[in-house]
Amino acid sequence: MHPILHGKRLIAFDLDGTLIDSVPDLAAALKRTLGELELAVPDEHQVREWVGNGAPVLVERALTWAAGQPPKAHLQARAFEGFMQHYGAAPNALTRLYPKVKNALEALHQAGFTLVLITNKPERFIAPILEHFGLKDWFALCLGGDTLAEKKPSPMPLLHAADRFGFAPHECLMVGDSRHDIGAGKAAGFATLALPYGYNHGDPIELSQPDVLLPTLGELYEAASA
Ligand SMILES: O=C(O)COP(=O)(O)O
Ligand SMILES: [Mg+2]
Repeated sequence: MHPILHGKRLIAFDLDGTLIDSVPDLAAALKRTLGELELAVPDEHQVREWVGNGAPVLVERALTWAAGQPPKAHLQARAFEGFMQHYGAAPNALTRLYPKVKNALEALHQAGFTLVLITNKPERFIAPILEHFGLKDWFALCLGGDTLAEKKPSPMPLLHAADRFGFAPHECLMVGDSRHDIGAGKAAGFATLALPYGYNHGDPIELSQPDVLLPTLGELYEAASA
């Protein structure tokens, strides 16, 4: 077993950039939204660097890029509504699971870990995506960016999850792709595990100094079944 799993009872997973490559669908929804507002349309590569702080900030970053200045409240509200509608209509059209995700979740669940999902994505999108990929049953709890008063990098959702199942922070591990996951994990007193293939605003995740960096979830899966 990988040393990071020793003494752990709960594993909290990030969603976007950790379990799923969701940027193609996020970018498609943003493109439609900005196109309808007759603004410049970003490419997928640009959108990849904007993901991580939830949907309102994603929309705000896109509008700021398109108009060269932060959006006024009414434009932000209109664009946010459009984005939520377009993304909600097709959250799984182009989204793909990263390698070994299913095997890892299954193995960790069978090894007795409590698995929870803590994403900054709006809560309403979580179930349709997890159901589409057949992942929903592995998670004992799912928290979105708008479920509680604070989202990652706040430790609040992580501490909420630990408390719900009666585990101390040192019995918990946060697994994610961005500085917000590692920051929230450290602030909560969780151990932290980073994956390098997701979205971290263009920076290497090593800069956040996670306890462990693994190339894919396959290594955690092998650790769980070993
Ligand atoms: O919606 C976002 O901005 C990022 O979502 P995540 O927390 O699952 O990476
Ligand atoms: Mg992420």
